[in-house]
Amino acid sequence: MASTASFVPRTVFPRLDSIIKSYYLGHHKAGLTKMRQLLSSVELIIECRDYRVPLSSRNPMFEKHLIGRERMIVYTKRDLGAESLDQKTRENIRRWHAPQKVLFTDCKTDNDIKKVINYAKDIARAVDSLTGTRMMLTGMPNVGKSSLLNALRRVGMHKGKVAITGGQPGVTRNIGTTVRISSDPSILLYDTPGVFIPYVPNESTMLKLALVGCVKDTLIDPVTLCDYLLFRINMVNPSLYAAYHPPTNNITELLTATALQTGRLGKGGVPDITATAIWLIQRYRIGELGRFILDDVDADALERRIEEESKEGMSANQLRKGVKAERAAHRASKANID
Ligand SMILES: Nc1nc2c(ncn2[C@@H]2O[C@H](COP(=O)(O)OP(=O)(O)OP(=O)(O)O)[C@@H](O)[C@H]2O)c(=O)[nH]1
Repeated sequence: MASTASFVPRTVFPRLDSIIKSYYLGHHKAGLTKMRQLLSSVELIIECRDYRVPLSSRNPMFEKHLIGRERMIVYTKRDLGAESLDQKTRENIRRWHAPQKVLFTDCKTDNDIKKVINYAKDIARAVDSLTGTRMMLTGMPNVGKSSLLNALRRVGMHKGKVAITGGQPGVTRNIGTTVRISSDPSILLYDTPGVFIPYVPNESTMLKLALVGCVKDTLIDPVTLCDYLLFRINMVNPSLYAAYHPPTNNITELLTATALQTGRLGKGGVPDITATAIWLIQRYRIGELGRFILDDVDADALERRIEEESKEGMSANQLRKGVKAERAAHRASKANID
């Protein structure tokens, strides 16, 4: 066992081969089609991204298909990335999107929400519509769209919750009805279902999205996902799990020690490794195992990401084939395991 001072974290995550890279479902595609139909009736797109994965939770499909409308980018859950929310990082992210408006929010902080409302009101006043200005909330699954909608209504209208929120992706399925978030000027907002990327560029992006809850938990083995969390925590601060174990690169050691200490035991008192992995992941998701960003966020990071995407340059057909092949391989490997 290493002390924190002598501990050397892994620099490469070794278990990438088994990671599925697709989660583009029928209702994602249908949701995007409906959003395109609504586009002509909205004046502003409020695109939510999860602050802990500012690059990975960007969906290029929105930029490709929802064009011709002003866009504000709201980085949600800033409280969960608070340790990486320094001035420089914020400036870098703002520069990525200039001249588009960029805001960082915690849905429980009224001051953050007021900034979103004030910007939306400026747009609405400029449009000056007699019937009210319509806007659309978009984003990947589970990034916090409905929570933002509820917060906008709470702050803008002093009214209670209208949209159901939840820790798993796919909670919002309906699209087409609006919610009022301001009466003067009148602003109506469409909530929309989360839309995933058709083909995730690499396995580590998929692991990051799974860690923050953008994909269904059944898609990736919890022990592998927890190992990835350990890999990331070790790069930031291995003492974050000091309550359970000294710094380690061995996920089995950490899970066994944590299971014994927290009483997560199966038959015969055997540590329940899977249940403990799920528990640790949940703790990270609510900010109790560090509040740090998972993506690298330097000044050129977005530009590099877009370049990578254009190099991949896959046609829609190739994408569909890739997704199908991957799903089939995944089903086959699950059948073998079961
Ligand atoms: N700490 C924190 N948690 C948040 C914040 N915003 C949302 N959440 C949590 O994130 C989870 C997902 O939020 P939702 O608002 O349901 O996300 P969504 O994008 O509408 O989800 P789908 O409808 O499934 O696409 C919930 O558990 C929320 O409580 C935030 O600003 N801070």
